[in-house]
Amino acid sequence: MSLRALGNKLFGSASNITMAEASTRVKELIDEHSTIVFSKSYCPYCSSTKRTLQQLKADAFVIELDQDSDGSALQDALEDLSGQRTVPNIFINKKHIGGNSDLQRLDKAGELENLLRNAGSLKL
Ligand SMILES: N[C@@H](CCC(=O)N[C@@H](CS)C(=O)NCC(=O)O)C(=O)O
Repeated sequence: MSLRALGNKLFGSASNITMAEASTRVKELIDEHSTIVFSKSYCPYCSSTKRTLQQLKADAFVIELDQDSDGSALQDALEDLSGQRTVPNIFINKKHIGGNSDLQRLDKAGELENLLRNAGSLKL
């Protein structure tokens, strides 16, 4: 299992961060991780993306927005940054890839592995 997951489970507590703070956190996460998936734990499109990345043995960082106390603010910030509100919202090498359909298209075209390799997200 090379996917790493993050989700600060807090029970019923609302987010207190501002839009500017959420935006900063999203940018930091994208900068810190060569491959990052903003996901929701129950989302079937996210499961498909995570499965594909696992099959390729990619070192991808996954943040489950529905399990993060600031998830809703982060989703707003992601929409602002990428123009995409849906999850999965995928970035490789700081580049916005899109959602699951975009990732699957890249995989079928044989381009995903190279993107991951160039990002340093593949070990071999
Ligand atoms: N075509 C998109 C579909 C993604 C999608 O519809 N995701 C749902 C969750 S399963 C979503 O983001 N709904 C809005 C939300 O959760 O705020 C893809 O391939 O990624």
